[in-house]
Amino acid sequence: MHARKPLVVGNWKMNGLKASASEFGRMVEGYGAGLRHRVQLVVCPPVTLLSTFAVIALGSRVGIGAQDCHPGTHGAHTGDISAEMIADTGAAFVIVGHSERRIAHRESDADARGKVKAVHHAGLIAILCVGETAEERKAGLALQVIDGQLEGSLPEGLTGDDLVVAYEPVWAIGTGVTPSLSDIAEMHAHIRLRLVERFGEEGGRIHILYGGSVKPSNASDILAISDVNGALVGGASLKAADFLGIASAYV
Ligand SMILES: O=C(CO)COP(=O)(O)O
Repeated sequence: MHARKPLVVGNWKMNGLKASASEFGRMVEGYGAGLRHRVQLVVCPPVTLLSTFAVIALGSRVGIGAQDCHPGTHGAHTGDISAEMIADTGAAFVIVGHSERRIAHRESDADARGKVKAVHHAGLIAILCVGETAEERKAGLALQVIDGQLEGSLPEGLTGDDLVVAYEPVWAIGTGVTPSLSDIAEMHAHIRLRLVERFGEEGGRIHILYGGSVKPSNASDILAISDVNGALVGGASLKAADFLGIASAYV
């Protein structure tokens, strides 16, 4: 059994301006005692809004996270942001290895590993994304691909307490298509097995989130699957009503 509260994380991707603070404010307001007791909410806005959102979230227990970071601590890396800088804004989480970075920016497992390490050193929690493409699933390689990504992206010295894993099949992201409930269950059970092999008892407590076209209408079915300990939500996390609607699957 999973002892910790489930985790519902919103990934705003490249969306949101200062005016979006009011929508985030509505999420914070809607995170009342009923929800707070049952589920941990986290929102990952673009870096430009991290500090603003961290201030709005103060005292609410809504967590804040970033969507990526550089593996280094500082230096001549124009345009990049370190994990320490993210921590400095008040954020507690960093998404690492999202497929939109793995594919569009050609990031490898080794890149993800360096970033997870940096996040760990900055005292933050990494949300490591893994997921197969449609071709890989069709070829029957989904479990194998996820094994490779997990093995390649987890640095030495990491403890299970500093890690969240998000299973996001690439073909389910932004498409409205989701895997069958049994395929999600199979993959999450498989990831759980690998995490227990790697981290022992701690591996049994690591949150494994499902991501890819999660909406209020499918959230209760997906979030009821064993070893699905929450969701990583893209499009539907931009509107307070939808995001809170997904989290309400736990009420
Ligand atoms: O990539 C995702 C979250 O990181 C999922 O995006 P959608 O919820 O828009 O499919």
